[in-house]
Amino acid sequence: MIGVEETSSLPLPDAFLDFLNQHDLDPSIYTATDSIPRYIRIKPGYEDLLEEIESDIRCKLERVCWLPNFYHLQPDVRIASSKAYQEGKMYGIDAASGAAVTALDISVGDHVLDLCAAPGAKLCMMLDILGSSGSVTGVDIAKHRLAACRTMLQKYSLGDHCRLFVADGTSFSFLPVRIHSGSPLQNENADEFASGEKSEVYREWKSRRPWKERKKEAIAREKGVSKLFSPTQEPELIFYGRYSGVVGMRKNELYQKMPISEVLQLGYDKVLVDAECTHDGSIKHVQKFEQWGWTTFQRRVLDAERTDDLTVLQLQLLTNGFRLLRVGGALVYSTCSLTFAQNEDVVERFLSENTSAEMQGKAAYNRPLWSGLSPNPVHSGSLVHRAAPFYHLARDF
Ligand SMILES: C[S@@+](CC[C@H](N)C(=O)[O-])C[C@H]1O[C@@H](n2cnc3c(N)ncnc32)[C@H](O)[C@@H]1O
Repeated sequence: MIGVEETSSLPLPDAFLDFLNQHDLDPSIYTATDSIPRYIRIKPGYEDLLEEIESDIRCKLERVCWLPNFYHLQPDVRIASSKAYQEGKMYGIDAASGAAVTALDISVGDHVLDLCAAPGAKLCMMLDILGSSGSVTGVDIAKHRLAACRTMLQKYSLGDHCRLFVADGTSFSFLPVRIHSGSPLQNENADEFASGEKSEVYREWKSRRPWKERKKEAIAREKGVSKLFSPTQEPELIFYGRYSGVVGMRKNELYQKMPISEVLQLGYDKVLVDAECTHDGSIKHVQKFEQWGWTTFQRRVLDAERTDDLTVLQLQLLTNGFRLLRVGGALVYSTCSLTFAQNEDVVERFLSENTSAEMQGKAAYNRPLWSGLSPNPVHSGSLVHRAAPFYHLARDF
């Protein structure tokens, strides 16, 4: 364990040093400011553009051998002005996020649930892997963050097989739509003129929302209704792609609750629970507080009550994500916190309460690694970028 005195010369507030000390974490990882590696992922099919991209961004890209399509680049290189970025052929995503998605082992045709999806880097990668098959359902409680995710899907033309719900992941309960006819309109004979919101048929999604919807939102804004989702609200579908299974359905079909027996057969093949956390493993995030102020950091990150509430939330998210998994399916639980409390402790508690769950492997900062990934997804050389521990669980029955 590293004592606070030993590290007092570091530009970190005492409260954070205490937090690190309490959780047996090494403060020196937060001082490697110049050397935090960055990564990009080139969309499958565009690998041949490598040389073109390199000359565009004037930087040699180093392939990450243990993560397909990932390349390492120098921290100071700007990619936003490059043609490949603007055309959506590559995007920035850290290697630890890539490792969590890779651990899901997504296969063609899988129906995937991303329970804490925004801002959506992992969701984009899932859709990239699925190509023109299966589906991804993204859920997040913060509408503005999920709206940013929708923008990203449109930018990268990845949304065809995706639907996005603003909802509480601890109670979300919609199953994937498993029947795909290959046609965007599954149910062309559905009665377009049926009256009442519940029986309206979903037509192709348009970025320009109907007048009725915009008016409802304007009224809510005027009344000062909170931007945050309330547990009593029903999930709000803010985007669906042509092949997400939604087009042609009626609202009451999409929103129907399924009995548990159905979930066991028809639940998701893969679930990612990338839970809300203290973000202490995201070095860049922590460094931002140098500008935002350490008082804000203390309030947002270190508040003991909030941290306790977080572990409750994490367990609830994990439990609900697992509930929606079909028998034989797999779930990855990940956070960007390095603490045992938000990782091992949550997973252990979950395993003790769910006998049908089996641990398949894990990767964690400074802890035994999941054997399926090598080298350590958290470290790149001797540098730590964004340590995101993850746990790979399977549903046996
Ligand atoms: C670590 S971020 C997810 C990052 C995301 N998976 C990605 O790759 O971009 C955690 C997210 O959980 C969301 N969140 C917090 N509480 C939630 C809840 N009860 N249900 C669903 N999402 C929640 C937050 O709004 C936040 O966007």
